[in-house]
Amino acid sequence: MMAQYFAIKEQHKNALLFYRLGDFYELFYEDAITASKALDITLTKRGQNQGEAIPMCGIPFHAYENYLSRLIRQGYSVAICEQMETPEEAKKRGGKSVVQRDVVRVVTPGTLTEDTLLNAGLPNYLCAINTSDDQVICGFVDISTGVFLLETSDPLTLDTVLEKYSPSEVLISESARSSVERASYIVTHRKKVTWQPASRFDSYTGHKRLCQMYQVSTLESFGHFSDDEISVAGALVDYVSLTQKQHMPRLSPPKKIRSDGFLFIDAQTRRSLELTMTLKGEYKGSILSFLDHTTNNLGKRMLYEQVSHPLSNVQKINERLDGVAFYAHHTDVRRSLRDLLKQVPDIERCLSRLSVGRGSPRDLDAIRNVLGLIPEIKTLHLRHEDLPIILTRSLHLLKNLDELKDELDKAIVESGLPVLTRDGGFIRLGYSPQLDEYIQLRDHGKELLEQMQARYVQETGISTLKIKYNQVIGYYIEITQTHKDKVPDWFILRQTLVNGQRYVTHELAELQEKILSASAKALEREQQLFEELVQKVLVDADTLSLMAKALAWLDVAASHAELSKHFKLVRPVVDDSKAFQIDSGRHPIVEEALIFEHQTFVPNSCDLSKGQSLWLMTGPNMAGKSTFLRQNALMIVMSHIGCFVPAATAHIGVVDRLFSRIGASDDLASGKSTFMVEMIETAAILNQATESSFVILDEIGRGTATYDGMSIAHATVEHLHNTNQCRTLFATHYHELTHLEKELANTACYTMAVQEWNNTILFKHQVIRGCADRSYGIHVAEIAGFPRDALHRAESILEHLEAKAQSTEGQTIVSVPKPVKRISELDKFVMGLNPDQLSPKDALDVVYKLKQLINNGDK
Ligand SMILES: Nc1ncnc2c1ncn2[C@@H]1O[C@H](COP(=O)(O)OP(=O)(O)OP(=O)(O)O)[C@@H](O)[C@H]1O
Repeated sequence: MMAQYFAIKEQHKNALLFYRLGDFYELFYEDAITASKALDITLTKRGQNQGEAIPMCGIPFHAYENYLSRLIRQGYSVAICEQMETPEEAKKRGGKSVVQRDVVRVVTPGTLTEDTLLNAGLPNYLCAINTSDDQVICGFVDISTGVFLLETSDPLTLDTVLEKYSPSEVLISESARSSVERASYIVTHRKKVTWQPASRFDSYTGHKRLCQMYQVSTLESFGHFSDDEISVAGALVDYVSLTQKQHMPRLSPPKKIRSDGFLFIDAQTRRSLELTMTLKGEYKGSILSFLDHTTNNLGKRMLYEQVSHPLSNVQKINERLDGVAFYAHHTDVRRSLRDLLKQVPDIERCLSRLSVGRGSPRDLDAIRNVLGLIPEIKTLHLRHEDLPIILTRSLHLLKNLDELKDELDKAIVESGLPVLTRDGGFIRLGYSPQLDEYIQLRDHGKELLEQMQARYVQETGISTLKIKYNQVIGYYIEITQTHKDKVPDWFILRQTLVNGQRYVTHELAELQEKILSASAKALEREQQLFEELVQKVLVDADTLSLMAKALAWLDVAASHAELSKHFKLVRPVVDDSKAFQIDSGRHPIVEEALIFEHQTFVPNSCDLSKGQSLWLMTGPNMAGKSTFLRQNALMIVMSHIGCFVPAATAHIGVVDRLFSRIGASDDLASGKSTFMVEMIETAAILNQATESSFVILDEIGRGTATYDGMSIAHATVEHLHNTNQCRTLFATHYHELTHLEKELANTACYTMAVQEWNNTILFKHQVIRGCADRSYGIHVAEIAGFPRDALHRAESILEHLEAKAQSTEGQTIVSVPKPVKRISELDKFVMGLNPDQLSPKDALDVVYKLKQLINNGDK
């Protein structure tokens, strides 16, 4: 058996091998050591190989999914090796024959189909990468939904593409190694990457594979694909077929994604704006989680796609906004639609499971249920004449598929459907006469035997005739000695006893055969019927898949409308201008948090029209600069996905690239310091931003010496203003830069209003025209709980530096004189005490004196 194990393991070196032994999947050697640690299960030993004990651990077959999902989540791949015959069948081939085994599937993070292993609201992409000249070709396949995409980038923007799709598994051609291995995503997600031999990316073989899969002689009908794109698509299909073995999933034809229709958001901006997850890697708190008011998983995943890929096409954005406006206006339709959509199951994933042979009766039920909801969803909209085109298009994709619905209705029981096909009991009575017969025999065999017994009594005239059962002869007819003579000649004698005789008949033997095998036959027939129904569903798979998309569109549009009611959002005017005029904008997430603390959010306007397209913002710490920057970036993202925005009015000229650099982060994994990262990111902005771009920058240059930082910030502002000429919000603590307002025509200075009152500072969170003269950093340090002496020291250094700055330049902090320590009354009193000489009464007096000194304010 171990020889068989080694042979199979040799074929699956990169996966943990689940080797089926009876009711367990066993793992051996290194696999056992790895899995026992990863799953926290006992590592045991089994026999010996060349004198060495074999490490082993086992996973019960019935509960394997839980263990499997834990391994997959930790980034492992698992090869599932099943017994392909029973031990009895093996024995027939010879006493010592080993049961035949084979790997039926390799489960990898990028090729999952099970709900238990997948995140319902996110796509699950497998990615393949190859390079050609100075281009990087990326392919993405989600086998749980059938999506198949191709996108080409240059090596510099590879990170942006990968961050956008966030694949669970990445296959890279060895020949592309030198061009892509330093990409940040690849470095940070090393565990997800496998390097593949370049031969796997051969375009000739790829073309053949794709044609074979889609059963076409040429790929022309799907669009024009270059050899490089075909090589990547072919490598993906090859890997999917290697992991899925005999069951190839249903994949849509590959679709080329052109980056020019979408708002370009680089990897860093994506992270910094916390588009789909927070900087801590959590969903909660991200823009996606704020926007998500969808009712089902189809909508959830569509929303994720929209947030990851905001548009940059004015017409398409407005079409989406029209859809949202319709549902925002027609509250009754929105509510009824959302009630219906809540009941829509995840048919995309059901279809995928059915296509790879991992479906269950519940998946068929899900398809039936969706088909049942379609007429109602359509009727809801039909009486409205003001339906926007985007909704008409979606509704047009919703087909009734009456024939399929009727078939499923006739075939599948209404409730109590089993999770697994092998449990049976899901086909309706009356659907298949043959199945009904097996069920009748299985469930009512006793009655049939009683009927036969009654008939035999009548036919023979033997009132005591009985049909009985034992292990040796099975069912038999028992006749007592007294009636021996009445036994008809077609009764076949099987046994003679003292008191009577046992007979069988051909009819009884047949019935026995039927009764005993009825259960297995019923199950087998149900499986057959299930397969037939699956094939019927798969005939309509393309239509159903488009319906799933349409339902997702409707759900997302209604979700945006719901959100706009909830957070008082308005429809932005989006056009081809360079406008950015926001009246009373808000940051809804900060606003919600403030409401929770019974505080109010102060709305702020922003106008980057001509003449002031670059706002230079100064202001104290904690006054709300970052919030203001973020809320305007949020406004761009929301408007470009076709969502209303948090403002009183908004006019936004379409943006081609959005850049945001807020807060510092380092990239230790690729050996870059915080300042280095900041400079790389700023350089990328200066090199890439166009007149139609939008840039927000916060505190550029603060990670280095003051003058270096200030010079970099100064040069950055000039470059953005003179060369890039994009709309920019630039927040800085270098108040010295505000003089640029006079030098750069399109620059305007804004600051955050502060009120000094009674020795304290009140942040009004209001953006006003002007420049800040102070940062109030020490005030913030005080609020943060700085030790009192350190705070005093900071104050005196500041006073000293400010005085110096007014006379000479260039004094360093080190030369600031140390303050002379002031000896207080309290200090003097405590220093004069000698505790060893105090009586109890004296000690009490000391306490009173201390209290008095403190009350007098002498500290
Ligand atoms: N418009 C607003 N209305 C009410 N409160 C606000 C507003 N903007 C910000 N705040 C509050 O002020 C806090 C600080 O805001 P923010 O981080 O934007 O300040 P900042 O000026 O960027 O500070 P720093 O320069 O220290 O990064 C927020 O957490 C929020 O509680």
